[in-house]
Amino acid sequence: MIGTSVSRHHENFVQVVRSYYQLTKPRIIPLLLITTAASMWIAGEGRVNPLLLLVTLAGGTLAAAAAQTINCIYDRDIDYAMERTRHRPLPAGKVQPRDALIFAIALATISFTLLAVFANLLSALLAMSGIVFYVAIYTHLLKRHTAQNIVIGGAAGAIPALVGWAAVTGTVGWAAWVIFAIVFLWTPPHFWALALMIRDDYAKVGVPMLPVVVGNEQTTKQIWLYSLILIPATFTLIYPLNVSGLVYGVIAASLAIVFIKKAWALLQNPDSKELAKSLFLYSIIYMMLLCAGMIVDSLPIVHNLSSAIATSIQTLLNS
Ligand code: HEM
Ligand SMILES: CC(C)=CCC/C(C)=C/CC/C(C)=C/COP(=O)(O)OP(=O)(O)O
Repeated sequence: MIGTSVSRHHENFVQVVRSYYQLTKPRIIPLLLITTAASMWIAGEGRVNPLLLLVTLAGGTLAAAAAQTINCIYDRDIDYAMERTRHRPLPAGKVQPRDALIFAIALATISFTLLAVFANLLSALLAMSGIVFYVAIYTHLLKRHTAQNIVIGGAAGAIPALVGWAAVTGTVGWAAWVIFAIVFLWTPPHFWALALMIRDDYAKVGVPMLPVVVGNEQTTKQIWLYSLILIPATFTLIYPLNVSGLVYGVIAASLAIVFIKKAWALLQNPDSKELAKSLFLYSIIYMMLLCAGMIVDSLPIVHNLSSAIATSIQTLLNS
């Protein structure tokens, strides 16, 4: 009897923990952290204090988790109506909105304290501004009201790059704004590719995502346009900023070719859900590897080696 009741308690506990974990939309967070880490490595010129890295990534995780939890509370009505989101903890009735709000406030408070005490105030304030921007500007003001929702709202997802830079330097440098711009310009192709796949779901709940409002053809044109601006933006870290070198350049160029190919294929065939899915999945790999490229390139040994190679090539060309 007692054994059964203990194991039932244990099962309930595991389910509650799982529900709160799901509220934070955990699968998106690692990519946000990779952009933060890339920014930290470039800011630290290849050397980052491991403890500061840990604290900043933990603070970033908690802030993003708080933001997503509040988004889940706000959007629980449309989440209930959409196939993809119906099983989230709030629409499924597994967590009460009031408890979710307390959870989000706790996450945000710990995040702010962690960053303010162990990194600095600017990084803590930037993380909090990420939550406010995502909740107030994207979720409340834009998501249900304009087809440009994710263009402007996408700035929230770019803020972790600023948090990382601020944690290392106490300021926000030019390169941080470039990484911000890269994530900002990447977001429309990333999200609209997905929106092309699940357009009907958004239409059903009246969320004016671009494909719902202007159709597939116009959306793929916009994806193409943002892709064309994104690629040159990734190279500004090399010129004029000169914070990344040859290794990053080769990685960024290789990744760009595939991105452009996939965006072009979709432009030629706007109704293909398969091509849209392919671009969506690739957009995630693209951002992951691009940031990994920034990190590897910044490491002193790689940076010095690639500078030496670049100088030799230049000498060879001049002779
Ligand atoms: C306004 C901006 C954005 C919107 C509206 C958006 C929307 C979405 C949606 C709806 C999904 C599908 C998730 C699901 O099936 O539950 C998704 C997946 C994903 N997003 Fe975004 N996203 C945005 C920006 C970002 C940013 C800035 C990042 C990170 C840098 C990111 C990383 C990811 C990742 C890693 C996935 C795949 C998650 C999985 O494995 O299911 N997204 N996004
Ligand atoms: C520094 C800091 C805390 C920044 C916060 C950044 C953040 C949480 C970005 C998330 C972007 C994102 C995945 C939006 C999905 O929105 P959606 O509500 O349209 O997705 P859904 O349709 O799956 O609910």
